[in-house]
Amino acid sequence: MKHVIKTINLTRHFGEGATLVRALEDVNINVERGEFIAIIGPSGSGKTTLLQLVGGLDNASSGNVILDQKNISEMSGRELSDFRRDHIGFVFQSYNLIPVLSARENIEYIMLLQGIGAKERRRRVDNILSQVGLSGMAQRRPAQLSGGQQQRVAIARAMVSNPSIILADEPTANLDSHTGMSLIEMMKRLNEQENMTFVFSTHDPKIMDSARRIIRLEDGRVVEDFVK
Ligand SMILES: Nc1ncnc2c1ncn2[C@@H]1O[C@H](COP(=O)(O)OP(=O)(O)OP(=O)(O)O)[C@@H](O)[C@H]1O
Repeated sequence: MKHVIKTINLTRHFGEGATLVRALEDVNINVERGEFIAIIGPSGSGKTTLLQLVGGLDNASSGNVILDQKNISEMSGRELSDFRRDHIGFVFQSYNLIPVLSARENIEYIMLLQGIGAKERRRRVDNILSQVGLSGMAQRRPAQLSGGQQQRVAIARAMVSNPSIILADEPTANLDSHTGMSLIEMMKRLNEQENMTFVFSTHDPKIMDSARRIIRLEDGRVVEDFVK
C-alpha cells in the first residue's frame, strides 16, 4: 500500500537540559489517500507540532516525514517550498486570509504562483466557491465575511490547487459549535467527492465524532490510533 503520509520515529524536542520539552517522541503513523483523520489530545500533547512537521513548516529533531513517497527532510529549501505548494493545503485556526484581497483573490493567489492562466483561475475559483457554498461572495474581503465564511474561503484556498493532503490545525476553534460542525461536514463531503486526504486537529468531541479515524496524542506520543 502506498501511503500519502508516513512518519518514521518522528521526534521534535524544544530547548535543552532543564528546559527540554519532548513535544513529539517516536511518532509512527501511516495515512492512506482519501482518509479523514482527527488528531486529538490534551493541550500541549503535540498536535500542532505534528501537523507542522508533516507539512514541512518545521524541522524534526530526528526521524522522517515521507509525503507521496518523498522524504521531505532530504529536500532543499526551494524543493520543499515547491513541493509544499503543489502537494499540501493548510488551514489554520485563525483563517490567515490576506485582509486586503477579496475572497476570489485569496483563493487565486497560489494559482498565480503556479503560473496558471487567468481563464483557468476564474473557472477553478468559481467552481470551488460554489462547492463551499460561497457563490456570490467572491468580491468580499475577509472583514466582510463571518468567521465561518472566512474559514470556508481558507478551505477553498487550501483545496483549489488540488493538493493530495489538506492539513488543518483546529480549523473550528474560533467558530461556534453549529458553524464548526457544518464546516467539518463540508470538509467531509469534499473529502468524499475529491478523495483528498484530510488530517485535522481538534479539541471538540462533536467534531471528533465526524472523523473516520482518530489518532490520540499524549505527551508527544501516539497512545491510540483507530478506525471507527
Ligand atoms: N517553539 C516552541 N518552543 C518551545 N516549546 C514549544 C514550542 N512549540 C511547542 N512547544 C511545546 O511543545 C509541546 C507541544 O505543543 P503543541 O503546540 O504541539 O501542542 P498542542 O497539542 O497543539 O496544544 P494545543 O491543543 O494547546 O494547541 C508543548 O509543551 C509546547 O509548550
